This record gives sequence, C-alpha cells and structure tokens, in this order.
Amino acid sequence: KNTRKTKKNLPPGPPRLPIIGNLHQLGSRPQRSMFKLSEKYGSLMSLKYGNVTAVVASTPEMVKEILKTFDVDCCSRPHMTYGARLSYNRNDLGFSPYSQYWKELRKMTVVELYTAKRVKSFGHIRQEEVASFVDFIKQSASLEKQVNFNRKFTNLSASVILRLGFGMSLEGSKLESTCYEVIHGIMEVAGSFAAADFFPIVGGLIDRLTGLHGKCEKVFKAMDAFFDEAIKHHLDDESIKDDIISLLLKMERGEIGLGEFQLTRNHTKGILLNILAAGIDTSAQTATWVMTHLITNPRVMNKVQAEVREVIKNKDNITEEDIEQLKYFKMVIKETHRINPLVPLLIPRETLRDVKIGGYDIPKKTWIHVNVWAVHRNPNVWKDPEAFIPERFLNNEIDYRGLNFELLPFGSGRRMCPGMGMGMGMALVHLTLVNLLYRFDWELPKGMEVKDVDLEESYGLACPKKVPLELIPVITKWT
Ligand code: HEM
Repeated sequence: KNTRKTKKNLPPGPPRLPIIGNLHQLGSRPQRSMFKLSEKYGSLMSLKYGNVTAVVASTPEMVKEILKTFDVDCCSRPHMTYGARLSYNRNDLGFSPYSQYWKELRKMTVVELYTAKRVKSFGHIRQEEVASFVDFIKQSASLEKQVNFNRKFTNLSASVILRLGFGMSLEGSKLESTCYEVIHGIMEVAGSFAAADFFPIVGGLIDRLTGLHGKCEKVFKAMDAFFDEAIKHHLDDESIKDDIISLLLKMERGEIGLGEFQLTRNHTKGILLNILAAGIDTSAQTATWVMTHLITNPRVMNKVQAEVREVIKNKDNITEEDIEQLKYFKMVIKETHRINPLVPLLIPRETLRDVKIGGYDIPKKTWIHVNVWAVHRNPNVWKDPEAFIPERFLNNEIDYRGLNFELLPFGSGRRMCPGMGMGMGMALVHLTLVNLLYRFDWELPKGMEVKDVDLEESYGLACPKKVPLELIPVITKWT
C-alpha cells in the first residue's frame, strides 16, 4: 500500500534496456533521436541513463513550463564529469550549480564582463580583424582558391575574442596552430553523454576505452597552457588595465570583491573558459551555417545581397550602424538560428527539488534537456519546418530574446545565454557576413552542385556543420 502511495507519476518514455537504460537510443545526434521519440511519447518524456533520470521537453508550451513557470526549480546544472574538468571544477558560469556563487558571478558577468559598453568600445578590434579577413578573402578570390569557412571563421572569431577578452593576439600565442582543434574539442567533450556521468567507477574506465577521457585531457592541457600564458602576459605588463583578465586578477588580489567570494586562479580560469569556448565557437559556427543556407538557396542569396548592396551603396567602411538597417539580412540570421540552433539541447539543467510539471512528478536531481531543435521544427508553429524561408519572419513578432518560446537559440530564464544581449559574438557575425555578402559573390567548388552540399550537423555542446563548408569567392565591382 505504501509503495503505491509513494510511487511517482513520471512522464512516459520509451522502453529501456537493463543497466544502460535509453542510452542506446540517443545515436550520434541526440537532438534528432529525442525529437523522433517525443513524437511518440509526448512533449515531456522520461529517459534513463544508467542511474540518472532525465526528462526531455519538446514543445513550446512544455519548454515555457520549464524555463519560465518552474525556472526557479529547474535552473541548476547536473555534475558532468568532463564539463567539471574543463571548468576547473565548475568554477565557471555555465557548469556551476545554482548557488550564491553562480548568482554573484552572473551579476558580475552582466554588469562588468559582457557589457554593451565593452562591446562598443572594442568596435575597432572587430573592424581591424574583419578588414584583414577581407584581405585574405581577396587573395583567395584572385587565386580562385576555396575558403574553408569552419576553420577561417573560427580563426577570425578567436582573433577578436583573444584581443578583446585576453589582451593578446592569436598570432604568436600558444593557440595559434591548434585553435580550431582545441575550441572544437572543448565543445565536443563538454556536450558528450559520458559514461562517467551515469555509471560510477566503471564509467570512467569506459571513457578511457572510448578515448573521451584522453581527448578531454588533451584539450584541457592545451587550454590551460594558453590561460597561463595570457595571465603571465598580464602579470608581466602592468600597463594592461582594461580587459577581462586584468579585472579578474584584481578580484584575485581582493582589490574588487565578488560578494563574499574570494577568487582563486581556478575561478579565473573557469571564467576564462566561458569566454574562450562559448564566445569563439558559437559565433564562428553560426556564420558558417548562414553561408551554408545562402549558397544552397540562391534566391535568398540574391535577395540578401541586393539588400546589402543597396543599403551600403559605395561606402568603403561598413559600420555597425549600417547593419541596423538590413531588415532582410536579420531575417536570414533568425531563420538560420531556427533551422540550426547551435546548442540544440541547451546545456543540461537539473531540478533543485521535487516538482510537478504538466501533471507529472519530476524528482529532485532529474536532468532536464530542453530540445530546442524539436521546438524549432514544431509543425503547429512553423509551416514547412525543414525549408529555409527567411520571409516567415515578415510581419511576425517572434524574436530570439527568450520571451517567445517558439524560438530559443539562446535559451531563456535564469540560465539564458548572457552573451546574447550584448552581442559580443553576434556583432562580429553580422559585420563579417555583411562584408562578405557586399564585396564578393560566392560559388561552390568546381564540379559541385547545390544538391551535393551536406546539411548535416555534428554533435557536441554546440553543433557545427559536420562536413566543412568550402566556397570560392569571386571578385565584384564592390570588392
Ligand atoms: C551565436 C552565439 C551564441 C549562441 C547561439 C549561444 C547560445 C547559448 C545557449 C543556448 C546557452 C544555454 C542556455 C541554457 O542552458 O538555458 C548559452 C549559455 C551561455 N553562453 Fe552563450 N551563445 C552564444 C554566444 C555566446 C557568447 C559570445 C558568450 C560569451 C562570450 C556566451 C557565453 C555563455 C555563457 C557563459 C553561458 C552559460 C550561462 C549560465 O549557465 O548561467 N555565449 N549560450
């Protein structure tokens, strides 16, 4: 009798195998597998991974319950073995559990680190780096050489973020030759479904056999060596005063406080991880997806180039104010966020206490996945969801600032991306793309047709295009 009384009414979910639960059903792209399963098991679905219980929210209504109505109960993060390693034991913002430390750090991040003022004041860095990127594209165009967007955008984004956040150039730094592999590796490892998280003791062994543990150690060492280099550079040169590292070092020395917390070197490095990984990869891969959708939709490419060339006219120096006027261009960006949300399952959340959602019992410490990929393909909201149609945002107020639960590339609620509002990444994405669309025409490599372009994403915390996008730039009268 007692057992029946206390039995939890969990959401429905697919049948499980002994021990591994549903892990075998996740496949290489869990966002897609979960979307398919949710069509059968519903908008809130239970899964089991070893001894972890998880639920997946897949419709705008259910996501609103989690990220708005019950945000305060669902806003912690689970302990993820490799996320913890990369964030110096969860001393960062993204992997930190919900706590007083997280609250203080989040406040400091919004007020001090990722502010609109900081973004604006470093506008000249973006302008300089984009100008040298345009020069590189010009050279490629005159040699008819193809450009690998995944790599080149990562390097551009890294050059800007390193100067802006770390007061250093990518050139000559310890990351110069390994930047793409390290950044990409961090995102892959941090988003993995790791055996160590679900199977005590034996899980760690499994991850050693699959290579996940080794991969994490390799990227961690490269990243840590770079952080040491950047910090030493600041300690050696006291004239560097205004960037993010100098602010964090002041906090370490106790000259500025973070509530009751005294920052240590591990806190500093954890916070730097968020800037390095979240800042570089997301912007670079968003820009790559935009170019992918444009090259495979020539109608949209022509229309957006016509708008950009009409607005920019013959100005040589494209400013961020010019970009404000580009209405169709902004719809192209929104549609790219919809069809390829870069963080399709957000970062996993964890319930802080028992909570009842949609009539179901969700126990304390349940993992929560918000399947933004599924939400962005919900046929009740989006007509013909697999098609790339920027015009769907014409006379449509849906925006991605976390208030419309139909479009959530940056999440919503307490854990929403703090990098969205101030546009540290998006300002660069906009400026780069407008330059590329204004100055050049674009072609696929010889012998390749639109239908040959692979549109699959790979899986990680962020999901970049799996097969790198390679395009040939063509010189125009605007070059
Ligand atoms: C296209 C660009 C970007 C996209 C699509 C993006 C997306 C996201 C998403 C979906 C989340 C998880 C939200 C959740 O779990 O509810 C997130 C979290 C986060 N993002 Fe971004 N992001 C972008 C750029 C940036 C930039 C430029 C930075 C900083 C330099 C940044 C820093 C962070 C941090 C620190 C978190 C963790 C917040 C927390 O847990 O409190 N992001 N981002």
